[in-house]
Amino acid sequence: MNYAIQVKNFTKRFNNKTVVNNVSFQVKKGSIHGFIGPNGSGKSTTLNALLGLVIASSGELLIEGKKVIADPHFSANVGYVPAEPLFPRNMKVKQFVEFVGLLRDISVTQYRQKLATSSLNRLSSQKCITLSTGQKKLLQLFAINLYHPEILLLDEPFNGLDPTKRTLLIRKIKEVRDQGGTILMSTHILSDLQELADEITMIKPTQGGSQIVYSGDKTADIQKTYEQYFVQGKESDDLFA
Ligand SMILES: Nc1ncnc2c1ncn2[C@@H]1O[C@H](COP(=O)(O)OP(=O)(O)OP(=O)(O)O)[C@@H](O)[C@H]1O
Repeated sequence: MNYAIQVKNFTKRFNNKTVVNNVSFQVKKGSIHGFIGPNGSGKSTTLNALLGLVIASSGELLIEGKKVIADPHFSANVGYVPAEPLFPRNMKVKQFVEFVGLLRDISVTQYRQKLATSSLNRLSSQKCITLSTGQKKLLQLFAINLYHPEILLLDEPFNGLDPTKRTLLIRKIKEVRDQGGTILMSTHILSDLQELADEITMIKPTQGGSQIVYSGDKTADIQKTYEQYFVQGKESDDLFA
């Protein structure tokens, strides 16, 4: 089997507290894979480990067969949109695009032309930190679209997007997959995954750190599967009771 992403026995401890415990799953090349779990279950931690931003306490993470830490080229083909994009305090939209262009070897003419025809162009002199949540997401997505990576790690990609942009992003994600790309995305919006995903992985917090409870083909009713694992069990709490 040709896997774009492999997570093998990944464990992460922060300050001696095990957050993710011995987690393993794979993402097939050319698929859309949904990563699902309650708040605080370790989805972002796992995505960050796949980017080398979080160092595994034990286990291995591989992108296209390369260990993410050992091989510095592992991220050349990876695009990432964080759940909450952060930017340097004074960086303007235009400068962010230039920065990505520089990092990814994109010609100045090419990214300037793309920015000029993008809806972000009117914001090009604005500081990134002053953008709305949705605009920050769009800027990150725009940057990815500049270099067309074959693997996308998307953390809550639809957060903050208006309905039109959301539809466009859904179309884009399908297009990337249909061209052979691979998408691993975390989301709490299960209806999106029902429409988009080929496979899903569900991660569940337990006392000794989160563990995978399901990984495989998308089920016929993801919402129902989720409820079986998380709502009817002890996961439901009285937060809003
Ligand atoms: N740098 C850190 N130091 C200490 N604890 C951390 C750190 N990063 C994450 N955690 C803890 O790890 C756990 C998992 O967090 P993570 O953000 O990965 O969850 P998540 O599944 O992405 O949650 P959500 O759906 O709410 O975004 C949380 O309990 C969080 O407090």
